[in-house]
Amino acid sequence: MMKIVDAANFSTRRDVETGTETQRAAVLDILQAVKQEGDAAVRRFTEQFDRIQLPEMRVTEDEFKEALCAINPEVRDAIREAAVNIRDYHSRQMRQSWMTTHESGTVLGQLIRPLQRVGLYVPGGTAAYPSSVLMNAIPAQVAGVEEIAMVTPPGKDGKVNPGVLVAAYELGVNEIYKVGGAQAIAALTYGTETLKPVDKIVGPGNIYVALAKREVFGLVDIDMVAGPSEIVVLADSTANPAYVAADLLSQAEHDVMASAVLVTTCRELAQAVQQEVETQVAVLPRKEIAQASIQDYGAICVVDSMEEGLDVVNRLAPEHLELMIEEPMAYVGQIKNAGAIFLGPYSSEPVGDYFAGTNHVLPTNGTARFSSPLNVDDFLKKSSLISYSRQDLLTHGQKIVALARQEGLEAHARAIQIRLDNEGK
Ligand SMILES: NC(=O)c1ccc[n+]([C@@H]2O[C@H](COP(=O)([O-])OP(=O)(O)OC[C@H]3O[C@@H](n4cnc5c(N)ncnc54)[C@H](O)[C@@H]3O)[C@@H](O)[C@H]2O)c1
Ligand SMILES: N[C@H](CO)Cc1c[nH]c[nH+]1
Ligand SMILES: [Zn+2]
Repeated sequence: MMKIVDAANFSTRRDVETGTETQRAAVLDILQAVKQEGDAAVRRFTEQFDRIQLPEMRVTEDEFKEALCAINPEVRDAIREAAVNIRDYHSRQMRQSWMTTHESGTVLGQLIRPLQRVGLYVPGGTAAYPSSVLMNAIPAQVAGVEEIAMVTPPGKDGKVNPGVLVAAYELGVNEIYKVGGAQAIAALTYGTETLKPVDKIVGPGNIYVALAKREVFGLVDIDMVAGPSEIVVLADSTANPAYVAADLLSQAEHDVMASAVLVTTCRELAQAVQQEVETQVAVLPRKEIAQASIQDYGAICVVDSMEEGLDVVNRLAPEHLELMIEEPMAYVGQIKNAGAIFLGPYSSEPVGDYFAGTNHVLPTNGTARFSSPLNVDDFLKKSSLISYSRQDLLTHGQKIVALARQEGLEAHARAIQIRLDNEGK
């Protein structure tokens, strides 16, 4: 049963990103072994953790063909249409290089360049996520990334989920390796005989993936360390309790550590949702996971006013926020921290997970206070451009010399002074 908690002290922060001592040590061992031994270590860990011997790590053309035959045509059509929506949404985020010309002749600017080679981690342990292929690969493609390598754990039969392969095929991503966990992150970072190293690794995964990404950050870039899914529904008396319960369960079924929270101004709604969750969870195929999540990390906060509710929401900084209130748009301006905000009764969270076009890789565990959904910028880098004019160097050169000497950096000062002397100033 979802517990009713006191809003004042309630928190959804979970100690999920640091892992245990044993997990951290295991990840360091895996990283080190793959760095030193390459493919041999990747194969050994795949055998140990995924219980499969892989003669060939890279997905072959025949495997793509097999997946295309196996997929339900309705699902393939939905993948295609979702891809169009996601591409359209992300295309609007693309930035352009820019330059500004000063009257003195100086030109300053910013060059926007895509990363050259990125690695996508697509989770495949307890569930397969074709949607995550779309969410990770499309922003990279929109940014203009030339090479996309995808890694995902092999199933018990040594194959990749057909939905995952078809999603990749639809996007033209064909460099796919059947490797998961920390060994996949290591291979993408250090490279092996089979796998070329990448510049950035994106995509969610379990604790081993998260710890490995955190560890290799600096050698490669990473998107974020995404933790278990979360949803907060802010609802008033106009909300339909069955809808609220269904949406809470949509995230609870992801993980035993997922968190689903209702914040409401209406005590009757709180009780009705409590009842609905009990009824709906009982018939879910993943009920053990959803029940554990609801039991340990689910909660209902009854608040006295919408203002108090908004304070709770901003403090929790949830990955997903649903506003199931009479006039949701009127309150959007007061939301300071949330990964994605869903407005009104028809904007159910799975609309964003799969289809609307927005990205489902979102900041979790309170990190929406300072970070953003995965987006095109994650695959772009910027270079500053400086073309300084003679006039500006003569006018401002002495200021630069003064600043350099103040820092005790005489060689810096002389690099400017030599030009001033040469130009007769
Ligand atoms: N935020 C998002 O957008 C999003 C999307 C999809 C999934 N997720 C999350 O991603 C996670 C996926 O986790 P998963 O486990 O299903 O798949 P996963 O692919 O992340 O992990 C599976 C891999 O973990 C490794 N592993 C398993 N046990 C190990 C051990 N004892 N020691 C070392 N390595 C081990 C194996 O190599 C295996 O290949 C879930 O928490 C899910 O909620 C998040
Ligand atoms: N809700 C997840 C992110 O928290 C993403 C996802 C993928 N498939 C279904 N849901
Ligand atoms: Zn989801």
